[in-house]
Amino acid sequence: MTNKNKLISKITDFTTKTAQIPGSKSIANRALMISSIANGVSKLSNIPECDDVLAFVDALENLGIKCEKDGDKMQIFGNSGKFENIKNTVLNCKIAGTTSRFLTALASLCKREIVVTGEGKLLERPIKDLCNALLALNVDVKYLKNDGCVPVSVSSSCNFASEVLINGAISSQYTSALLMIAPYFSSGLQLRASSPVSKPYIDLTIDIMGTFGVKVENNEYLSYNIPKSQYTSQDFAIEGDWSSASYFFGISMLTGMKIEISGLKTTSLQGDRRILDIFKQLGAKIEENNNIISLIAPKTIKALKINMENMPDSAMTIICTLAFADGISEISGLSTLKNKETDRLAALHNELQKIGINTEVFTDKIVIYGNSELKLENCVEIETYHDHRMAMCFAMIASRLGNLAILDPKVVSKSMPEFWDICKKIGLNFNVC
Ligand SMILES: O=C(O)C1=C[C@@H](OP(=O)(O)O)[C@@H](O)[C@H](O)C1
Ligand SMILES: C=C(OP(=O)(O)O)C(=O)O
Repeated sequence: MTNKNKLISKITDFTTKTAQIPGSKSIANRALMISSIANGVSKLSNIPECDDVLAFVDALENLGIKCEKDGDKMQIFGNSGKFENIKNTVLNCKIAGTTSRFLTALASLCKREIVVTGEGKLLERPIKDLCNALLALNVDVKYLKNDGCVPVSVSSSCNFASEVLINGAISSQYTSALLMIAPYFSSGLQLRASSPVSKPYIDLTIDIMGTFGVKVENNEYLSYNIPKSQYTSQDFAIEGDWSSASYFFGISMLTGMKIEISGLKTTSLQGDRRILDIFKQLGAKIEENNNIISLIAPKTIKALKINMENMPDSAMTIICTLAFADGISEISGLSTLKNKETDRLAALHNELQKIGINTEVFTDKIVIYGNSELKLENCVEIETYHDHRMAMCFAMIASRLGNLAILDPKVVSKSMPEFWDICKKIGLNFNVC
């Protein structure tokens, strides 16, 4: 993929299009982690080829896990939790939060000093609460650069305590990481969690653990009982990514074009599946036929007040849609967005302002002054802040307004390298500039 800036003009061909959504990176990373310590060989299919998943596979190979790739399928040769063939003790997670949090936990099963590191903004994203919990579990964790961030060194003799408290307010990824390694503790784990956020991601973790044979008791996301156990290898198909799909539903919403979207599971536990309910509240109709989903846009987009704490990733898609609503909207529950690839509310505020949309940003919410009549006469450059979701959100806006030059478009490879190809297929016109 080239990284020339993309100048996007608005959609002019409104015939029905199709879009196939790639596999979920959240599900893929959980399936990879669990398969790596399962008994036997797991066969994963529909694995997305995005940077965050590639970094995970690379790290597993460094830890001596055999991962045999065949197209979008992969065989993972589980080691039953015994890391006896470690090749490289430094794991580079690039800019992937989930990958780094999960691997920091996995490193504590390795009985060798492992360094978990990364690049760019990841070196500033918080991991302290997870490390504090690991320290309380008798794992030795040291910060090698910035306090509370990767790179961290993790050493453990696997003499784990049997209970621990995790602060769940900053990220659910810490809880997911601990849940997935806990079956390998000699007494299992009683995990208590305070102020949990992004809960659907915890449901996803517990569900996939269950598929691989470990049943977790979840007491209202405030405590979990994880038995001592072993995962059993599985044949496991990764379902399509609802966060990735949100941009294509958004394009339908903003342009009126019908896109038949496939690859998604309508009963998915992914929290971002709820994006359809929100689009309905904004006035859209949803059609579902043989696992193909399409959004029929309303004439005017209704303003909305909603809490999206359970859907942090698709909150940006909704904010950018509400920029064109008839009225003032407010989205709350967004305190975690400052700890993502960039400070997302600040980034959205800056770039929406450039196109004439006003927003007010608070610590955990954003107020959006929608403008359903907005047009752009001149080209505006949009910064993407090394954030895939900024590029995808503004491509969505460009499908309606045209005249947007998206800078550093390659950022989409973090979760969906196919993004620009799919855009082209559904009729988005862009030139490199
Ligand atoms: O567990 C996961 O797969 C994820 C959890 C969420 O993070 P937080 O729990 O930090 O909100 C989400 O933003 C991220 O993209 C993926
Ligand atoms: C926040 C995200 O991912 P991560 O935390 O895994 O970097 C994301 O994909 O939007």
